[in-house]
Amino acid sequence: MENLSLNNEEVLFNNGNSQTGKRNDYLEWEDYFMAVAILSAQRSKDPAKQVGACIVSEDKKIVGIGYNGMPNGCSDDELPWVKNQADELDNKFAYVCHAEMNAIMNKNTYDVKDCTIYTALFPCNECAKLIIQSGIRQIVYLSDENKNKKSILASKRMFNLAGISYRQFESKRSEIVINLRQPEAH
Ligand SMILES: O=c1[nH]c(=O)n([C@H]2C[C@H](O)[C@@H](COP(=O)(O)O)O2)cc1CO
Ligand SMILES: [Zn+2]
Repeated sequence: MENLSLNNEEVLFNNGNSQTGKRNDYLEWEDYFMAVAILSAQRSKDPAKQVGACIVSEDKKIVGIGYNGMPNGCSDDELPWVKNQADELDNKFAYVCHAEMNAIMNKNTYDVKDCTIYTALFPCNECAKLIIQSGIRQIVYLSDENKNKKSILASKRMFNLAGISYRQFESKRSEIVINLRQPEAH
């Protein structure tokens, strides 16, 4: 309502629609969903890699969010976060739950059939199995940095066989700034 007091030219400049005053720099759906995944990754305690995932239904509702972390009830101060120990039991990989797994397990709907998962990293083969079995049909990923790893090749093999589509995220934006301070009073 505030903008209706501006003249038409100002309204057009600020909002792109001189008739209704609607803003035009609002977040696109895809940017919104990927940003939720990336924000969620900031909750991860993993010093080397923070991964987030966001599951979205066909009608564009967020139905699950997750990040990589230790299983519920397992203190993340007691399990290891390192990956360079000789004994497998002293490395994080034996324990950490991946972001995609957590997003699926945290779902707030009966199932995630026909949903899309937005994820910061291309899913590993273990998550690929979960994704396929859960009924998710589409993957939008930010980074393909592990693309030459066997685990990712196995994921793609399974996705191709199961008819699950995957594509890399693209956006006109390079960043979204979140201001946690109170806006200045006008
Ligand atoms: O798809 C994934 N999703 C996911 O949450 N992860 C997590 C597990 C580990 O905490 C971390 C990988 O650690 P690192 O980069 O040190 O190998 O990222 C790793 C992958 C690998 O593709
Ligand atoms: Zn995984």
